[in-house]
Amino acid sequence: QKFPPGPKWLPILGCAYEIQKVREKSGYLYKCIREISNKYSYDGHMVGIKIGKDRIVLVNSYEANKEMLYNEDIDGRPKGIFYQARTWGESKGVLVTDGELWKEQRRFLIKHLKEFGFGRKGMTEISFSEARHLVKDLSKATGDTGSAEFVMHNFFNTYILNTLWSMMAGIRYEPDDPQMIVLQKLLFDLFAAIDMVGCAFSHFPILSYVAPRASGYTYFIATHEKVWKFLRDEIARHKERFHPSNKDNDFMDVYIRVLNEPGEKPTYSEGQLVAMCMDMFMAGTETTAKSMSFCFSYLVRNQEAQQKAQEEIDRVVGRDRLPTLEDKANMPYNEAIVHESVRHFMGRTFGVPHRAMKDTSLAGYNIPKDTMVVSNYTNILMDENLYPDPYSFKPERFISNGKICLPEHYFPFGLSKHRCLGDVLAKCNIFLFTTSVLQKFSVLPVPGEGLPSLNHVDGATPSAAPFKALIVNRY
Ligand code: HEM
Repeated sequence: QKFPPGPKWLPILGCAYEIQKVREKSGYLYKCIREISNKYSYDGHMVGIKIGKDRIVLVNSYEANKEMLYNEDIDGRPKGIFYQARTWGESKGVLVTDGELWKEQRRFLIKHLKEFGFGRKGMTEISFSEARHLVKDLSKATGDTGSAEFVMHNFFNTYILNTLWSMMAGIRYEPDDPQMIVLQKLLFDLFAAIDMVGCAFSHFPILSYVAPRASGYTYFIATHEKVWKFLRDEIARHKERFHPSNKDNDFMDVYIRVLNEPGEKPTYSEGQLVAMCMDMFMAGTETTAKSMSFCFSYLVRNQEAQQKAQEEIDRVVGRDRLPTLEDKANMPYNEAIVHESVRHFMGRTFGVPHRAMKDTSLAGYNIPKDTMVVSNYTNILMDENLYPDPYSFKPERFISNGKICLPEHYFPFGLSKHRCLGDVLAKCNIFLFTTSVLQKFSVLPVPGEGLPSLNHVDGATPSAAPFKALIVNRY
């Protein structure tokens, strides 16, 4: 009773059939949910669906999202095969956990990452250093001819990972590191095959037994096994060289020290360390890299925006040094590019799902215990009334009287207790990487190949469709 309105539920399937039909027609899950919302949600606040075993409420309006994100009864994270198979059938990590474990481990992670610069000056120095590598690598590749073609949709991945990984594990990788290339391809495919709210085997867990391959379960586990191995090998190397009198060089060292100390620490374990690294690896790289994929896909299409960014860079920074984060205060257009890129990314997907931990209510509707409750960012970030011409790339929408002006309804990193813990790093990376590239190079369509497509890759974290660009030296 008083569950949010939505399509009729059939036994076992729920409304999976109707959702699938609309999704096939519209091509993307976010468009499908918009259509379903328009049809069933009378007041615009939310729509309620059921797919297999999962009861899901998609929260559409700004008001209801704010109420939801501040409602402590909805502070849980979903449970079930999809959320636990990634961590050996247990709740581990910080991304999809709740309760004491999440609280204690999130606090520990943030506190100790700060020792290695996270959220502080040290972090901007790491990001600046990666931007320098990026420009150096591009200059080398463009060589004497001064130009070269690049596959762009995943171009920044390794540089982005390096900024996080130097704090987590004290390591940086070269973009052509074969292990990184394999891992990132695996993650890209995995994130394209699942949705923020799950996938076939999570809605119908029986499929993981009767049709493991067809339901995506085999691929899901195989990908995770490779990520676990990669992380466990690095943790093993850290453990080998660990000595209590050594200085801690990164987060893995700090965590291993805690594991070596005597006494009961129920939420700490080596598995938890692996899970946290995996969460940071996935949440930290995929999101920023894909925001940048949209950024450059649009900058290639929109040369006018690119020129405005370059004019500002030339005026404020000049050509004798790389841009720094301190320049941001004087570069509203380039800062606005960061916000517009994140808007295009989050505007095509959903927040990390929450779970009602007890029967509760939201915007006048009943939300029974264990319902999955998800922010539908499309409805806010792509709302024609809030962001006119929403599918265009218009950084100026975030500028008023020459200054950055972020409206209240712009919260792509969430709000309240589960708010993204990497927003400062993400914005710092996008700003420094974008300005450093545009200072030295122009990013053009590849002659004869046309503009990058406006279609994109759907999935838990959407990406611009794979595209190439011609990168040309400006000087
Ligand atoms: C453009 C980049 C990013 C976007 C748009 C983004 C967005 C989000 C959103 C919407 C949430 C969910 C908030 C909620 O559940 O209510 C979230 C959670 C999270 N993000 Fe990010 N994120 C980004 C980058 C990062 C980075 C760089 C890191 C790591 C350094 C990170 C780590 C996390 C973690 C660990 C959580 C779970 C927080 C919790 O439940 O306590 N994210 N992010």
